[in-house]
Amino acid sequence: MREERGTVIFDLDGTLVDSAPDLADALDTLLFERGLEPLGLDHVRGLIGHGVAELVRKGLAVRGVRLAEEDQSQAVQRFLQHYTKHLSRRSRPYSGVVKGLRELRQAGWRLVVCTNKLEASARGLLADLDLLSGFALVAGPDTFGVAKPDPDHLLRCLPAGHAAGGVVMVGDSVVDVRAAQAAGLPVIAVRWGYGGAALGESAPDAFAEDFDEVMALIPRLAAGAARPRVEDPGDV
Ligand SMILES: O=C(O)COP(=O)(O)O
Ligand SMILES: [Mg+2]
Repeated sequence: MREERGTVIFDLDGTLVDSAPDLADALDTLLFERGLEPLGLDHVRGLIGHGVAELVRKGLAVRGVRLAEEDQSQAVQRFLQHYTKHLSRRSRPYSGVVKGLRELRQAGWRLVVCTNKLEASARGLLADLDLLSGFALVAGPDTFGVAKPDPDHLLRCLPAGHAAGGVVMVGDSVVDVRAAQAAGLPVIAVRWGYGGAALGESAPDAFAEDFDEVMALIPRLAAGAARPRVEDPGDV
């Protein structure tokens, strides 16, 4: 087997897969059942990134509904019933992702997914899209009991005794950037996801406009990972 070159940790929703359409459909179905106006895709995009409980809480809050804890967890279960039926009806990998992941693996990178999506949903979605087998690990917030922005969520994805260098995080939200920075890992923020204005104000090591740019940045950032952070994050 080819010697491993290092680990690339990928966020899932908004980074590898445009999963917002199916998340929005499930959330809107939940709202409809409660007699509430649907939010629609554009609105739901901005609510993704903090896990399913937050998505449901925020979606209901937009419609003026605040639930007690027990009712909230029932609403989350109901959402998951809808969502797990249609994980991949409209969700698709972003342009360049399938080819890029294949090339990274061929070049010897160990690939993992670190997502605030529940592990079963993440695995189901990746399996439906024929991407699951390419990952050494899929870690949701329920996998190790920690969730981004907690840096441990990323650190638990690394092999024991990994070298300081050779690790890069790729994500679409400020949660990803914060987790990576707290873990001391270089981070690429992709601009095509759900990060919105907050992402633009975060200070990742680099921004990427498309997956080709991610591919070019990974070896550069991994090589520099053990060095002190650069002064100007835009000048990596
Ligand atoms: O489902 C979410 O809220 C976020 O998932 P992500 O961490 O893969 O972006
Ligand atoms: Mg994301």
